[in-house]
Amino acid sequence: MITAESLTKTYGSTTAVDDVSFTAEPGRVTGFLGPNGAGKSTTMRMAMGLDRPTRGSITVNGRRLVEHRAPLREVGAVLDAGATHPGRTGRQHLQVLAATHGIGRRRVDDVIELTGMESAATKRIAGYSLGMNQRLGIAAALLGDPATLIFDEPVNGLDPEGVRWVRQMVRQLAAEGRTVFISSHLMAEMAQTADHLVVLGRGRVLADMPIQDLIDASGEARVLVRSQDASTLMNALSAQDVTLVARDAETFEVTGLDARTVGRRAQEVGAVLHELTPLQSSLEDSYMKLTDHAVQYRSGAAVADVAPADAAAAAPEGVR
Ligand SMILES: Nc1ncnc2c1ncn2[C@@H]1O[C@H](COP(=O)(O)OP(=O)(O)OP(=O)(O)O)[C@@H](O)[C@H]1O
Repeated sequence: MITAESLTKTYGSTTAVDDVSFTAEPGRVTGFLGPNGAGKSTTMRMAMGLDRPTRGSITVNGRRLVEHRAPLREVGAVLDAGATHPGRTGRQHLQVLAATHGIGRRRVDDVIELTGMESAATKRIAGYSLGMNQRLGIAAALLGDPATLIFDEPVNGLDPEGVRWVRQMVRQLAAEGRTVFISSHLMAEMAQTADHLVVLGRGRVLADMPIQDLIDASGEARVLVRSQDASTLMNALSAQDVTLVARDAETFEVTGLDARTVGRRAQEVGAVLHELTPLQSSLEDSYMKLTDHAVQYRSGAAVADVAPADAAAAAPEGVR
């Protein structure tokens, strides 16, 4: 379990992480999303004890990492896949790491097998592809058999096969009951990988909720309607906050009303319906809306630290 409480980090006049609180729980994949510079890497570095918080705390299983006697057995991290000695083989790299942390050689064989590195393990790291480097990073993170794993952008630059492999590995690690905390820019990838999301924008938590709730809450209601009386119904639905887009003579899409409201209105005006289908917003849509809102309310210096009343009132539970 990872717990951040009022975590804050400033570098000179830059506030990289601003009063951030969240929990990444065991048995699930917690996705850590946010635009460039949102503060994801800084948060992860503080979790690993590589940077000190200016205020607040981030703990792994209730303690700061430096307070654990055997940190590698508590948490494994892939923060920078390139941080290896290129002249060594993958197996040598893992053996050195294991030896310096009192971990037996058998575990090195185990993690090589777990990450499918058998054939590459005897080759020099200098010749590794990006995907093989990523596997080596994950193998190193798993050496201490830790209950908590932190992966910073683990699929960046990987080919589709590599992306799929990381996704399956991450899901499996959570299924084993581990805490998996993973950052990414890739919304579609997170939608397939994470159970829960923490979204950062300019150092602040914008949302902290199950992935499905984020899609439901932030996505605007959209409904596909097919009716032989399409133009009558479109006239009846027309309002200031409603967008109507015709697809053909009988079919149109409504944004801003839910299916129940459209159905009731159709009955009132006597329009015969052939289809009434709620359309799900994609995670990408929800994410863009959330981060866009953050940028807007931060752009005015006078309201920099105050969420506007209408945004606060409209925010669903978990969206801050
Ligand atoms: N060592 C540092 N010194 C000064 N500023 C820093 C330092 N590390 C990070 N920052 C600043 O803190 C902010 C957050 O950076 P961070 O790398 O944590 O964001 P990120 O969400 O990981 O972004 P990206 O996805 O681009 O890696 C940025 O404005 C960055 O320039």
